[in-house]
Amino acid sequence: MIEFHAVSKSYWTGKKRKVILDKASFRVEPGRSLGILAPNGTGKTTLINMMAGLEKPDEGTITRTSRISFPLGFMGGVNNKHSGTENARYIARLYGLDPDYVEAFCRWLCGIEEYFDMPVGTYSQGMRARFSFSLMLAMEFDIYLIDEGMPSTTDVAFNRKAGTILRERLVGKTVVIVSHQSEILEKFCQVAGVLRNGQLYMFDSLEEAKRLYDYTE
Ligand SMILES: Nc1ncnc2c1ncn2[C@@H]1O[C@H](COP(=O)(O)OP(=O)(O)OP(=O)(O)O)[C@@H](O)[C@H]1O
Repeated sequence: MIEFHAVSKSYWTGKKRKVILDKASFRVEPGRSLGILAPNGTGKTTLINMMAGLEKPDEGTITRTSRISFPLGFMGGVNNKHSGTENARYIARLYGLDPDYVEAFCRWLCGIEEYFDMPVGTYSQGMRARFSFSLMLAMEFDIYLIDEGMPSTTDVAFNRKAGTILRERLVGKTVVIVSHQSEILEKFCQVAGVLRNGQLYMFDSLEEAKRLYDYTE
């Protein structure tokens, strides 16, 4: 479970305070995937990062009691000086997983051949995206965090392969997706929210959330 209790977050832009969340309280329950609709620039990435524990709230508390993924596509934990192999094995150990399995799965899925044994700093943008995507899919979590703004790859075959595995991985799992497009949420979400002007409005169905989102967009 992820629980936000009276969480506030804002940034000072040098001119004004940009409010991302204002005393928001909600829960992500296991088995009830959540889709959050939010226009660009309203704080999708910040919200997902707070769920992942990568950013702290200014006020309030965030409680996590499940195995929660890092955001899909996140590269912050990857060391550029180390190879794909070294990073995969190190991250597997951090999460208490089998390094042999994580390395083998990641190597197979990302398909970057000999580059897997070269420093991540030598990878192209697309290779980096494939690597981080594969790394996440190699791991089992209870709740998967997906920011639609994740780097996507232009490799059609990889996208197809990774998309199939992502769907398999997500069966029976809980997903949180933040997006500015409702189509992306339709496949996964049981409950939905709309983030706007620092307020998070929660609904029991995506239909209801869409009505508010489309009305106020
Ligand atoms: N460290 C920071 N300092 C100041 N402003 C920030 C900081 N991080 C984010 N912001 C601002 O907060 C707002 C929300 O940022 P965030 O990246 O979470 O939004 P987003 O909805 O994911 O955006 P996009 O859809 O464009 O990717 C933006 O206006 C951004 O410029």
